[in-house]
Amino acid sequence: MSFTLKTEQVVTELGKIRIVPVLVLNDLTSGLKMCEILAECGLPAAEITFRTQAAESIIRAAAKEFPGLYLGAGTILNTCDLKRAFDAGAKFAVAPGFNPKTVRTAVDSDFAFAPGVCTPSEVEQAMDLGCRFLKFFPAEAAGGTKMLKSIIAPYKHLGVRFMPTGGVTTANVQEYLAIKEVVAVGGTWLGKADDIAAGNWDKIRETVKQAVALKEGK
Ligand SMILES: O=C(O)C(=O)C[C@H](O)[C@H](O)COP(=O)(O)O
Repeated sequence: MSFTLKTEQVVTELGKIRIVPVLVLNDLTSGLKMCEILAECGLPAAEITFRTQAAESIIRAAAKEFPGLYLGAGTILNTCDLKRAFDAGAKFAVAPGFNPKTVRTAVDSDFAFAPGVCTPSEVEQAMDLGCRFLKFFPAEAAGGTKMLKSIIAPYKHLGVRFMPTGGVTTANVQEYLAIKEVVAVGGTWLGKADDIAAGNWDKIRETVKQAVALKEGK
């Protein structure tokens, strides 16, 4: 059993980027500004969550304006949003939970989709559908790296890969990245909704630069 080519490519790319900002964006202008900061600071990825009306149009515009950014869609809760994300130009999609219908559609259409899991049973259900690229969510609340390592152990030989999110911050990011099966981590700490709304771009820039240093082991 191996990843479909497209998912494998996405896993490889995210494995180079290592930290993916999870963004809740309310309007196109601030969305594009956030993308500009990520591109300029050398953190070329974002998961734009479908928690706002603006998400889809921001992905569409940012994919054109910042072709170097690896853009994904987050909070994809059904097959309709999955299709919207793909059509808008998202290279991958993720969800906080495990919805078999969405997973099946993504696998059938060869679109890289990482459903959220935090139990061995969910890992097995995902793998049964042909999906081995998974979100570990809510990472910290579910037991952090200790829990993740325990979950990985029985499935290591099957090539399962994880993207932990939920409570990941500068304080624990390196601990997660040290786990071989962790492709990348994600988090909202890299662009907090309040800071984006207030236009605190210098503060966001500093946080992003700090994350770049951390992923480089500094
Ligand atoms: O919405 C999704 O698709 C998700 O996978 C969940 C997000 O990754 C977390 O909500 C991020 O959690 P925090 O960084 O603790 O704020």
